[in-house]
Amino acid sequence: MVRLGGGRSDSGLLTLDEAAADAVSRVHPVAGALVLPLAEADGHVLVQAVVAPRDLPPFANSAVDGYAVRFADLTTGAATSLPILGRTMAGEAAAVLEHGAWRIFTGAPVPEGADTIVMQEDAVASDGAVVLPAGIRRGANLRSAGEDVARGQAILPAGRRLRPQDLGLLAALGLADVTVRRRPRVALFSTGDELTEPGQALAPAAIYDANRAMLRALLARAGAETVDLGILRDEAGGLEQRLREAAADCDLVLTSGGVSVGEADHVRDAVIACGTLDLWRVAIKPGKPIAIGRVAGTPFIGLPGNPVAVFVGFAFVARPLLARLAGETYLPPSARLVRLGFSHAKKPGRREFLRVSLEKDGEGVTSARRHSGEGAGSLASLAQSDGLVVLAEEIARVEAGEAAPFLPYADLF
Ligand SMILES: Nc1nc2c(c(=O)[nH]1)N[C@H]1C(S)=C(S)[C@@H](COP(=O)(O)OP(=O)(O)OC[C@H]3O[C@@H](n4cnc5c(N)ncnc54)[C@H](O)[C@@H]3O)O[C@H]1N2
Ligand code: MOO
Repeated sequence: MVRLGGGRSDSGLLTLDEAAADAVSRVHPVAGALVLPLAEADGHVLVQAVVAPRDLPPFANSAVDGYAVRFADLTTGAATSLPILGRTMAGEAAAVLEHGAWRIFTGAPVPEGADTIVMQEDAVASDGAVVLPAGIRRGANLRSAGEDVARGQAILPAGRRLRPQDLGLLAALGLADVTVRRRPRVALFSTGDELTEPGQALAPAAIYDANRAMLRALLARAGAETVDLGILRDEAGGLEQRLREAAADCDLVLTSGGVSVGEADHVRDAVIACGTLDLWRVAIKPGKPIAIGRVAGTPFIGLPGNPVAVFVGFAFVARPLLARLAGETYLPPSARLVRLGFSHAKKPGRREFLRVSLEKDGEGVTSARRHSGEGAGSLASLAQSDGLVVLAEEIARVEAGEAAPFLPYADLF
């Protein structure tokens, strides 16, 4: 596995690994389960392991169109001619085979007594008989009952976030619905006097609220149910009141903005006033001022206002924490190495995330090109790149041509 970092941080800040592990350890899976039809279950998390109620396949059947035979009826080392005694199509009841061959089609039940199927391309049929070649293997092309899944076997583990192929397996076993955990409810708001709802007129010095649109989509991909509480103004008393209300019926309160050191950055004070601030500032770039704690007993994550910091903080702190709340077995994304198409100097002690696109040169060698928008406020740099190059804490400089870990966005969410 490609190592992303884990070195020491500067100025006593927690590293990202320490901070994420600490944040995750403070929360527990939400209580409550519901039974969902398979059509609605994609992306939901299994509360318990699913045990197969029957064998799969439920009966021995043919893997090919051809002829079912008893292996014992075949001549060793020479072709065998056998009379064709009947035929079975998929969906028809199993027959009984005496001495001879039985015409059979893919998925049809194997006649009782037959133990081997010869593919029709390997056989020559004429006048009610078939000639089968030498060298047929005993048991060829026969799918035994229960060979894929045996009744009573645990087929999907508790904590599995259901994927399309899992739903296919449940359906194959005849299950019409599945018990999943209730999705975590997340109260979401943006903070800042400068923020305007997209679609409204923009006043001087105002900007549109970009973080909420991004976070709503990120939350949906993380399997959470979002309670969108809009924009909160930078006013300490109001913030505290709204945080308390949000905490009352949600499993997580998630905000962006107002967690730095500016005079209008009241979020941390509001959190302290109605709960606890367990952790503030992590040794990463961007995203350093992230705040983690509780408001009125409910877990709280305050992401910094800069959109790239929001994205990084969500990917590496909020995402694993949400997985824990959702009861999901979570594997952090694994990076792969890419060749850097640029050199870059950084401050040791912080893990740094660079937005890059992958490009192939004339010889087909892939390298990572850095986006020209470097600031933590550049949404274009996120939207116009393929993923993040991760530079570990201890690194001070990387040179063009070196290999570095890369995480495609598609693997993050
Ligand atoms: N003196 C210092 N200044 C700053 C520091 C610092 O350590 N010392 N840290 C910088 C870093 S790093 C970040 S990140 C920001 C984070 O600050 P806040 O969390 O308090 O965020 P704001 O000040 O509210 O906003 C920062 C920036 O982002 C824009 N923003 C905020 N919300 C949204 C939104 N919903 N959609 C789009 N853009 C948003 C906001 O207008 C600001 O431009 O602080 C640095 N400063
Ligand atoms: O950490 Mo700030 O998040 O660089 O923009």
